[in-house]
Amino acid sequence: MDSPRKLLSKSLVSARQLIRNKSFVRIVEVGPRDGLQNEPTNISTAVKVELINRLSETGLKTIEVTSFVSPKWVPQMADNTKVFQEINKKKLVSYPVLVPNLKGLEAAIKVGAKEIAVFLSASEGFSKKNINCTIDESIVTVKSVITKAQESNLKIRGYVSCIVGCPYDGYIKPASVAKVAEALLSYGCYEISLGDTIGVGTRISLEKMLDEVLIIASPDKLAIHCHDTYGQALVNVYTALEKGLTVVDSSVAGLGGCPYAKEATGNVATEDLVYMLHGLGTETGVDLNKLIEAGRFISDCLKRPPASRVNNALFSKMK
Ligand SMILES: CC(C)(COP(=O)([O-])OP(=O)([O-])OC[C@H]1O[C@@H](n2cnc3c(N)ncnc32)[C@H](O)[C@@H]1OP(=O)([O-])[O-])[C@@H](O)C(=O)NCCC(=O)NCCSC(=O)C[C@@](C)(O)CC(=O)[O-]
Repeated sequence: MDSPRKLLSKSLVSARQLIRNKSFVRIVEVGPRDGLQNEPTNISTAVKVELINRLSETGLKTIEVTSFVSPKWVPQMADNTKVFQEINKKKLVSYPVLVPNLKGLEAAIKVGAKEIAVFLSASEGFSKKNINCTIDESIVTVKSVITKAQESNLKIRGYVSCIVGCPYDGYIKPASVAKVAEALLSYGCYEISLGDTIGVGTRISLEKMLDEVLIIASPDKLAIHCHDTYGQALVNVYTALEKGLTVVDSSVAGLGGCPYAKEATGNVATEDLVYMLHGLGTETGVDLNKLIEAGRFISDCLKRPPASRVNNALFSKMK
């Protein structure tokens, strides 16, 4: 019988092999929505549009561009209609918008959105703070949004927030995550993005949560969405890849945070993610140089350096 050390080394070899065999990882760029929604100063529509147009030229195939939420709750996204109308839409790129309720859905349909993202929380505390209702109430709302969106033939992506920790409730049980993810899938979401909203996850907590969710969903139905508050995002993404997931959310220049999870910093930076994936021999279809330029553009507009190690390391070498 193999010793524990030998067993561990065998399992690590097979996990690495698994990642090497993944030829393509799809990146969902969430910078223009998740990234900018929390910015305290007003960002002009022109800047948002320019950012999205630049991102569209990088090879990214999915860019979440705005949200149709209440402007009273998230003022930064109040120009949602203008942003959606003014961006150059490339044929092979999807431009989903985040929608919390039927009012948001109606506005998204009116503007011509083809894909929406709905969201639920695995934690009661965050649900109440973020959308002013309990998880059960939000499930009813989201179900009605999905039903209506299906009638309009929209693609529907789902998010589950607070997959390992909540700013109000603390530790979140993996079973709570599986429960809401299962509901979203059963209503018709084509994919569920699992969000570590405040970035507290570690390799072990991510693994435990994923093991539970993978009982109710196959890896091709799941995406991972890691904020980098504690510097664990790339490790947590890697953990998800080992578990067989092939879709990762990220934010150019590491933009982001959530207005109702104050301690959260941005998502894993898209530049850092692409660098890691290309280093693993995994294709993304993304041009890293163009991505770095897009990250510089928005960081210059925000008057701060990018929260991307790769962007900071490579930008000066590109000149
Ligand atoms: C859900 C509500 C609307 C409930 O908010 P409420 O106050 O309970 O709802 P209400 O129905 O009483 O509406 C209040 C006002 O907002 C209006 N309203 C209502 N809905 C809309 C709409 N869709 N679009 C435009 N306006 C809307 C509505 O008409 C009314 O206007 P008034 O009559 O006072 O003039 C609110 O709480 C809300 O908009 N919350 C969104 C908060 C948010 O966007 N958070 C960030 C996104 S989630 C996230 O970032 C996590 C994620 C997805 O990235 C994954 C992760 O990281 O984990």
